[in-house]
Amino acid sequence: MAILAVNAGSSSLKFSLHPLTDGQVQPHLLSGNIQGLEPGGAPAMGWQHRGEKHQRALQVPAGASPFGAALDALRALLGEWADAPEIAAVAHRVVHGGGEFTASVRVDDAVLARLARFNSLAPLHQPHNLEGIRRFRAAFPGLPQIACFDTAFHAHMPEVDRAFALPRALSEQGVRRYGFHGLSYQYIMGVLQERTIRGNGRVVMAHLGNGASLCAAHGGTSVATTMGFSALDGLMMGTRSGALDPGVLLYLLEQGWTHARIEALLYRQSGLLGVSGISADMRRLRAEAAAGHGDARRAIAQFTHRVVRETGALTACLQGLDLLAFSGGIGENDAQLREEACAQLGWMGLRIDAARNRQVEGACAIHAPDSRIEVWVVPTDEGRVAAREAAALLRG
Ligand SMILES: Nc1ncnc2c1ncn2[C@@H]1O[C@H](COP(=O)(O)OP(=O)(O)O)[C@@H](O)[C@H]1O
Ligand SMILES: CC(=O)OP(=O)(O)O
Ligand SMILES: [Mg+2]
Repeated sequence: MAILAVNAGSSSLKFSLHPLTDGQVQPHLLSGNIQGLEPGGAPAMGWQHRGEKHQRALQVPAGASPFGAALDALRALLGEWADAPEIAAVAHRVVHGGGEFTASVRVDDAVLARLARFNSLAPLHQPHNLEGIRRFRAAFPGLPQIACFDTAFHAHMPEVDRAFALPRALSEQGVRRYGFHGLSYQYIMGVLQERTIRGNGRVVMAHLGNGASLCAAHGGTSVATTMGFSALDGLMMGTRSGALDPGVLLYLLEQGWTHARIEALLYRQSGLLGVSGISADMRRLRAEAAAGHGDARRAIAQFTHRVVRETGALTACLQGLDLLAFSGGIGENDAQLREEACAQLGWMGLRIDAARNRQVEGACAIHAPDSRIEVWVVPTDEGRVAAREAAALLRG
């Protein structure tokens, strides 16, 4: 038996297949990503099986939905594989569980309807996450579909960090900080607690991918995080602005900007893309910056500055720092970002080992022997956490 973990986004469907041994979730046997699902995109599926990489283009029949074609391709892939284990459940990453869903849940029509109320709070994610669940329910009838929430890890943050300084009536309506990337933080925290005693101390985890946030944890529990009510707050991201003076929104409204235009600005046209005017992709920006492109350099410097600034704020919330961990596509792969951010945090007594930082493999420590703070790189695995959650629900 195995659990299929999926992360359905606006333009991609990520998946991983995790075998179950004695009810326990194992590392994935197969993982992949179907990209190019946006309108007009060129869908293609890439996957890894037993360490080998494969690639395949997808044909979308005229008038058919790219997501439907992606599901068919995934089913075909699982069918081609003679010794594929039987799937016991599908575990879906769902970014927003609101105040209601603080633990993973088996999805039925009523749950789907309740989750759809959070669509406008995470328009880049939630509608696509839910569409993924609907389509998997239709494609695999009878198979348990389990929703695992990004917000759940932060469900017990202290009131002072959760509340906005707004009138009570609004906080009672649920206008407050929820926090995201919780499946990732749960995974990173598990690795740190297993590998170092400091994992139980005062930890800042940096999930730096397309979406980016920081989480401060103490004793393994989230006590503060940079993302808020929506997945817009906090750090600068690939295409999202991160924290912004709300006065800017008032100004734009006064200038006649519509809701749709502001939403596009904040979610799709800002961040690394908006500042550089080139790309949201850090690899591309590094190449452009190395070739002397000033706006690419400025975008990277701003991204790094925001990581440093918010790490300082979360360190203050924790009243000190024992460990800093980097993760996500940028955090795991961009040695220069880690080097520069850590240099700017040197005043804390944090020192990295330059050679170790350049030769990261798997989860590993990169701090120098004389560093007061441990620094780790932990490749995240949101799918594995979702699969564990699903397995726990199946066990009842
Ligand atoms: N070797 C690398 N150096 C710098 N950035 C990288 C590298 N590999 C991936 N990235 C960046 O990671 C980001 C994507 O992160 P990822 O966590 O994969 O995103 P998602 O949120 O879509 O899962 C992109 O900005 C990409 O350029
Ligand atoms: C919540 C969020 O920003 O997710 P992602 O990093 O997948 O965009
Ligand atoms: Mg991500």
